[in-house]
Amino acid sequence: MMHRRVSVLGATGSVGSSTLALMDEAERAGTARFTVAALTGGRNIERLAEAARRWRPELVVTVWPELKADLEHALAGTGIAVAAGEAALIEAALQPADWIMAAIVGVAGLKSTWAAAGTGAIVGLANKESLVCCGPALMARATTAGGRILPVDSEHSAIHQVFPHERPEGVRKLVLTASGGPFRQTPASELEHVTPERAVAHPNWSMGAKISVDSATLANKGLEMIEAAWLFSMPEAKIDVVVHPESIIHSLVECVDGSTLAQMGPPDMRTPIAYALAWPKRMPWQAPPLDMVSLGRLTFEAPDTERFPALTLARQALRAGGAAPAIFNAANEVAALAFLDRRLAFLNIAAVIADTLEMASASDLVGGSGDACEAALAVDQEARRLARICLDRREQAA
Ligand SMILES: NC(=O)C1=CN([C@@H]2O[C@H](COP(=O)(O)OP(=O)(O)OC[C@H]3O[C@@H](n4cnc5c(N)ncnc54)[C@H](OP(=O)(O)O)[C@@H]3O)[C@@H](O)[C@H]2O)C=CC1
Ligand SMILES: CC(=O)[C@@H](O)[C@H](O)COP(=O)(O)O
Ligand SMILES: [Mn+2]
Repeated sequence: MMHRRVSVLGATGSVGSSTLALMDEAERAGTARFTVAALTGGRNIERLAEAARRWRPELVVTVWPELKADLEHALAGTGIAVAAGEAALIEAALQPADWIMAAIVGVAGLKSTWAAAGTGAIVGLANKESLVCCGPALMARATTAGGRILPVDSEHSAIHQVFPHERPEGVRKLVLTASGGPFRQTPASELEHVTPERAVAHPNWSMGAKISVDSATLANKGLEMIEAAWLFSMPEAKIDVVVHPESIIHSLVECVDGSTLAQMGPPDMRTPIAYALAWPKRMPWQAPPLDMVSLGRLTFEAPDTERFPALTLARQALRAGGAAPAIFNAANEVAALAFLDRRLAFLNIAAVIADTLEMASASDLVGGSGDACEAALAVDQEARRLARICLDRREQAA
């Protein structure tokens, strides 16, 4: 029976909770056993404490020091070690474990993902922003430490499941599928006025707020293009995107001999999480089967880069290389959060990304000294400063 010693960074979020739910289901079914080294969360103390009571980790961390007392109170009498703050988050990532889920949202997850990658553990990577900002160095760090990064993002999991690693020269193209998001059919004139509530109502997936907005702008697919480039060592020209509104095919690999391989499944993150958790084996869970007859047909269309320019901006950033992907990511995070806070109109998310990339290229933004993680964080900080200037200008013009 599979026995894994696991840590979950971002245990209270959508991916983190699904990971723990899968582990719970497998233990109850008697198909796997898990020991939990560390759990981390943010503001959702109730959910973090509940997970800690179930899994009895050696360390449980909230990143927010002001919430430490609440967490201690919630776990009083359990004997579970509680800590808080950025340093404690790194401590959690460094707890000995053989599998670590990186499921913090945004570049806030970079330091802990970097720390996890240095331990030699398998890192199940949901936190795509870390890879976008620090890609080749993060991949190399995991390999050097004797571990590896396994994608959890559904598209990259799909590619990992069909990618013929032993013959990388046999691949002509990676094709990422995109649902098109909640505004796939919304006219351009209406996009100006869409609300955060509409933007986070993804047609197929249940996810956290930030990635849901990214799906709505197609910035998510842009981040995923960059993620695919780093994960699979593919140049930008060999990565395509096709809109597939049903989210049944999770991505495709086109080979030089005319074969195209696809991975399919209902849109449920528990499948890519289970794949990474059990790799190189497969773990059973009560996954709903794919009923092809009731699906009837699958449809595809080209992405509309006029209405969703963030996709093109990401492609340009990937092609430019250097600091550009990290700048794209920082500007997107600033703009997407401002949209969620109702301080920025939907269409201005892509506009702020474009303005920031332009301003940053004029100032020739580069990371400071230190390792690749520190350099990426320095770029991120400066890009955020520029993005906030661009944001203020767009807000004032509105
Ligand atoms: N949801 C999905 O289906 C998918 C998600 N992903 C990626 O996975 C990652 C997580 O997404 P998702 O689960 O949806 O996000 P959620 O918003 O649901 O969860 C985010 C997690 O990160 C924690 N967190 C938030 N801010 C910080 C911070 N500053 N420092 C440390 N921890 C923090 C949250 O804690 P708390 O809630 O307690 O405040 C929570 O545990 C993202 O990178 C996303 O792009 C990729 C593919 C699919
Ligand atoms: C589940 C997952 O992997 C998300 O990243 C998903 O891809 C979002 O859907 P979109 O295709 O709409 O971006
Ligand atoms: Mn995805």
